Amino acid sequence: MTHKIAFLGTGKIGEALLGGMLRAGRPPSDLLATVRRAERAQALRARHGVEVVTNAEAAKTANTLILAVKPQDMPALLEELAPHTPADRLVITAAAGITTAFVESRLTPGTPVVRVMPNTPALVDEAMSVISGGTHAAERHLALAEEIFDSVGKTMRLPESQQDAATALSGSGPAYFYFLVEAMTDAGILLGLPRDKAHDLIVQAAVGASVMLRDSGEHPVKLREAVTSPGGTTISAIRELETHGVRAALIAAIEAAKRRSESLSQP
Ligand SMILES: NC(=O)C1=CN([C@@H]2O[C@H](COP(=O)(O)OP(=O)(O)OC[C@H]3O[C@@H](n4cnc5c(N)ncnc54)[C@H](O)[C@@H]3O)[C@@H](O)[C@H]2O)C=CC1
Ligand SMILES: O=C(O)[C@@H]1CCC=N1
Repeated sequence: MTHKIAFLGTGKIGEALLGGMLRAGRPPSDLLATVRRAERAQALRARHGVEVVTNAEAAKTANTLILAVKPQDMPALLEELAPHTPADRLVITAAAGITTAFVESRLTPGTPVVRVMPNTPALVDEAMSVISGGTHAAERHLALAEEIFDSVGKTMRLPESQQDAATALSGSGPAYFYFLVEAMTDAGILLGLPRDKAHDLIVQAAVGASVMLRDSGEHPVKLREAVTSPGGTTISAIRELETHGVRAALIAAIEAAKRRSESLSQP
């Protein structure tokens, strides 16, 4: 029997995940999407060939429901879903800060809920999806969530107590790298390089550094030391980064993201 997966709230992350699942070989007929606006429904049908239905139809038809609305829209969505969602559905919530307890308390008692924090590199099959089970999530539910999210990159299981930290580091993580690239491009402009050349230089430095971080097995400090020649250019830059508190700023920024994630389940 086919296992149908529905995306409830198919915005940026929902569409990134849906596209990845299609690339991984799931037929469009196994996927359903829900949206708020008719133009969005039309665009999803045209781009991916998936059926767009109402939230109630998705809950009645699909075996797994992936909730991908904004945290602020989650209470209204759960209220709408509750009367139509039998307790044998696997409910996966991908919203920042929304706990499995928050979802469980609004659905039929006993419903298995899994919390997953993916990130947008799902668009290029390089996501990291952090997975935690709720009260009624058995090993088979976690394995199913892993199988679904493996199709868009890597997965990692963590206890739910660490999900807000994972959201701050990994869910939001790509944004920090884009921010760094923006700032470095500005530096290139200041130094007189054309914007497109500066961009290409930085992106290739980022790709090269990422592959070395992933594949060399070396500690980041070792990799940085190998770039930092005595009396050279890199150490002049590092001194400025330390003087301007960039390390402390990153730690404070990520701590703020975690606090924001924690606050999103509060009424
Ligand atoms: N953008 C990202 O990098 C990541 C986002 N998330 C989480 O995913 C969720 C969605 O984020 P985005 O995709 O960035 O936002 P988005 O605004 O692009 O997508 C949300 C979509 O849900 C739709 N929607 C809202 N209420 C609905 C309802 N009742 N029925 C049907 N559709 C409804 C909206 O029209 C919108 O298209 C958030 O909870 C966020 O925390 C998680 C990981 C990464
Ligand atoms: O900024 C946000 O709230 C979402 C969750 C993680 C990435 N984007």
